[in-house]
Amino acid sequence: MMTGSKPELPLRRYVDMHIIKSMLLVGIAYYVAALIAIHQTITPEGIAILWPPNAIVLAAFLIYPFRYLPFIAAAGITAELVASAPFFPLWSAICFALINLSSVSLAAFLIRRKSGQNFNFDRLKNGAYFLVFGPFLSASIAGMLGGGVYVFLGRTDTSYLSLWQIWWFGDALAMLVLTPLIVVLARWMQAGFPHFKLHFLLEAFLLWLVVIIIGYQSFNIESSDNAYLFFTPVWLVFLGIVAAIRLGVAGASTTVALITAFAVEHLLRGTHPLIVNMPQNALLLTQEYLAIIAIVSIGLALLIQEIAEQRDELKRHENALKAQNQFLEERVNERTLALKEVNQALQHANDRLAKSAATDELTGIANRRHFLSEVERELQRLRLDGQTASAIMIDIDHFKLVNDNLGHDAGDKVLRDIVEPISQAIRPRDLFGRMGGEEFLIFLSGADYDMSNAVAERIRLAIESLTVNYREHQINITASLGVAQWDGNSHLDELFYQADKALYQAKNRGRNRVFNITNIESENRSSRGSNHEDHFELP
Ligand SMILES: Nc1nc2c(ncn2[C@@H]2O[C@H](COP(=O)(O)OP(=O)(O)OP(=O)(O)O)[C@@H](O)[C@H]2O)c(=O)[nH]1
Repeated sequence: MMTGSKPELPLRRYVDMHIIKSMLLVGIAYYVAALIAIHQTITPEGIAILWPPNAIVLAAFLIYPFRYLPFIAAAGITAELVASAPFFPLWSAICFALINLSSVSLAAFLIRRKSGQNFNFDRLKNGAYFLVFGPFLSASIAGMLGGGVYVFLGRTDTSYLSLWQIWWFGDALAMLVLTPLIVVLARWMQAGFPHFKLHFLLEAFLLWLVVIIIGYQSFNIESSDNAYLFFTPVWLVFLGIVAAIRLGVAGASTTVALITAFAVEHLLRGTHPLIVNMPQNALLLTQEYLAIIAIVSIGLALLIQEIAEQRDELKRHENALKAQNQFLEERVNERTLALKEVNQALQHANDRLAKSAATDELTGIANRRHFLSEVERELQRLRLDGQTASAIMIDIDHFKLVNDNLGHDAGDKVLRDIVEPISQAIRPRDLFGRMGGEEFLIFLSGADYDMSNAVAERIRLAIESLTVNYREHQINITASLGVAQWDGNSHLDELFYQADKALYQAKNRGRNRVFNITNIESENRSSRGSNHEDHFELP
């Protein structure tokens, strides 16, 4: 396919440069480590006290993706051959290379299978798998086979078992010291060095300075025999623990590596306390001593890291829970507020409903039911107080004519407009309601005969002088009013019956007049309007 980009080199299509880089890195590291081990850690029998190349390959096997591994193995084998060839016959060099690489491959396979593909020393479980499959299983198998090759080489009088053990411990020790260090640093680098703090480095340097001072004193028995009584290698165990607590897995591994370097160096120089006190077992005891420091320090660092991570996770959960609680609380508050608003709306609706249940829809004054219940309540109060009261029944005269001539809407307008002058003619505390049709009732508390007649007359006049404007029409109306005086005891039905009777009289006697049932004579006084013609004017 033609593209505008640079043509791809044919080699690149088949070779991944990252893999080449990893091969070079591992190959060179393996070779250098093998040379250092051969030159610096070989016992008089020719066996390395510490064999770091396997630790390096194991770290690479744990860090790199799966498809890199065969290439890294090839690089390791090549480096091993190049490093061993000058010292061993070719067949044995090949054997050593195959033993080392196959044992490390086995360890890497098992560790990755158990711990997942992105292995790191970040879980105690991962550390345990590493310890079992690496230093214990893979290194012991390598030692078993390697010891055999040594026996075949015939260069030493050391027993097969001792050879096996020395090889095993040398491999295992290097794995314990170097593999965690490389893996942790590589993963840290891959993540872009998060959580780096300068004081961490200062603390590390300070600790390592102490390790160097104590290491020099405790492994160098010639330097001061008296000092040995105080400076023993046991102190370094304590420093390994301090490194684990303060510096984590990487710091603990580095500290252990430093202690190991001192121990091996002084062992080979012959100044190590164990060489002086127990020469026949010095090598194995030193390896065991170092292995214990490594396992304790790195294991403790892992444990602390795991606890810290679990604490962080707990904190994260706690925060998430808090956030969720807050969210829930807010939701509850929102809901409560909404509920409050709904309740208020409901209350308003109820109020409106109660008001509309008590109100006459057309005129807006009290309807029959509400009016009667109010009067009932008022009568009870008046009975107790021994006060007087009266009722006025109002009926519009010839109202039917308005409806018939101008329509029902005109009648409604009259009914609405009549309310205002009537309300003006009474006191605010007087009860005023529409009984239905064109009939209204008024209840006057505390009103005696004269007063109720006066009010009724005031109402009659107000209605008489009212002009209702309806479209282009001006409507004038009159009303007849029946007044009844409450006897201080009777039921309201009786009172209104009397008022109705009086109204009937008012109608009968010519309309547009007030008639008081209690005194038939009052008719003469209150019928000033009786001269008026009953009239209905249409413009
Ligand atoms: N527009 C309107 N008319 C109503 C309403 N309620 C009752 N009416 C009418 O009021 C009229 C009452 O007529 P009538 O009982 O004969 O009384 P009237 O014509 O006023 O005659 P008198 O009372 O004898 O003077 C009827 O035509 C009813 O239809 C209402 O709410 N609106």
